[in-house]
Amino acid sequence: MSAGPDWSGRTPQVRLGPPGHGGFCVARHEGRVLFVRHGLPGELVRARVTEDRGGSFCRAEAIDILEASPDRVPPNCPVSGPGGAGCCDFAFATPQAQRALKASVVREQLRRLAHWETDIVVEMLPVRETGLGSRAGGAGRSRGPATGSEPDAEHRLREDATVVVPGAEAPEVGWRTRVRLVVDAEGRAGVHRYRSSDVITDLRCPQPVSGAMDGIADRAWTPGAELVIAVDADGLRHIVEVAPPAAPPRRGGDRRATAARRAAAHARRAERVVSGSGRAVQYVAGRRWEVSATGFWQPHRDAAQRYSDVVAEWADLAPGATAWDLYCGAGVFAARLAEQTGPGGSVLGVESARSAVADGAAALRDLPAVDLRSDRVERWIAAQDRAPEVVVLDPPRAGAGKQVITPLTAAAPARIVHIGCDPAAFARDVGLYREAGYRVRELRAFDAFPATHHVECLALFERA
Ligand SMILES: C[S@@+](CC[C@H](N)C(=O)[O-])C[C@H]1O[C@@H](n2cnc3c(N)ncnc32)[C@H](O)[C@@H]1O
Repeated sequence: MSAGPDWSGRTPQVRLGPPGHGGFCVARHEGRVLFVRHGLPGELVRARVTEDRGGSFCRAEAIDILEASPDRVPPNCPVSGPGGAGCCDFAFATPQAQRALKASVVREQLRRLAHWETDIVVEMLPVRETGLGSRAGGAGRSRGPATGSEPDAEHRLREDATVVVPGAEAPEVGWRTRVRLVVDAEGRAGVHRYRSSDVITDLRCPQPVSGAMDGIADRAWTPGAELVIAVDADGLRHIVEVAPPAAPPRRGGDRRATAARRAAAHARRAERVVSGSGRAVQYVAGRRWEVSATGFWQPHRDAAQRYSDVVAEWADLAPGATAWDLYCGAGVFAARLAEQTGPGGSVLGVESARSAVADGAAALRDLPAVDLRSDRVERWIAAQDRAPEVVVLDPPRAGAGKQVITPLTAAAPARIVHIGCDPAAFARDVGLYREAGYRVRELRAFDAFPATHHVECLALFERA
């Protein structure tokens, strides 16, 4: 701990070192570490300290670039610069440089947390021009029938079909099909300022697919609510307003007060469909899903298709085989696994969100091998006594952890496909597999969140 004065507001001149996990570069000044946002490795910057909690490091942001990196470009997100939102961490770096930064972070996390030195290439996802009114979707998918509700004039499908540009550089804009906004006390939609509860009502972040944000700033929303905007693969926009959380119960440090606050935070909130049907149509590998617009779907328009292709290639199940799809959502991977096992196989999917299980069961009803269950993975896995041949798991950002990986590896499946969007949690989980006697046979990383510090990693493990 630093016993010295609070550095908040200081503006030291520093040379930026390597990127750290979380969208910043590491610098040193007078014996302390600074985590500096809005800069690139090697740059000389004047940094303003934004947070000093007295520990070994301070948070800062680069406010003057004194010597710029050759990887620097004019930022394409006007909302996320110094003092701005946390949406885009690297909107001022070339796409190639962004991928190199992410590769460096994944490599470092694997070295530190999994004690494994390896080289990483972060791959771009295919370029595809999609957006409101375009008929977007996965490669080779079939076009689905109309949704239950007719699109209005603003949202009617246009005839400009998806354009795939082979070999082109990944777009750093217009990739996000799901957006979650907050509503301020005046009823304006926006995003949080970085590490703050302030709401910034400038909606010009370039991540959403084209048309997703049209008209959102012109309307008054319910103060304290959240807005979910989903542009589905048929080009229909769904806007759902999620009611403000119930007033938090009384303050206090005792266990009952803490439990009551936690229950209030997780309580179901009313949803009001403002536009579209609230049921998003998605396609992966020619199969059609209809899922809740507020439920989970991979946000990058091409991610579900790409990951499911990798999962199918690595799983390589024989007819009649058994597999698990843990944290299965609506069963995107379960579908690919069941196509391989055929009706004589068994694919068990486990997912905590009941609505996702129901949506998945409906989409996969023609696959008799599939059985999707609503449960918590850590509870479900502890009750299993038979090992499948292949396990696919795609946990939330915090990773699977010991509670899941210990019983999973004890069951000794021949192959495990693990997917993780947080490099630190992913690296921790890789370390657990390695300790349990599995080795990494394949590792791929995808730039599924351009301009942000997030990166999706997929690994195939085999028993050593
Ligand atoms: C990253 S998503 C993956 C979903 C799915 N594989 C897909 O690609 O669409 C993680 C999923 O895990 C679910 N989940 C989170 N914690 C869970 C738990 N403890 N047990 C079961 N499911 C959980 C979430 O509801 C979410 O659907």
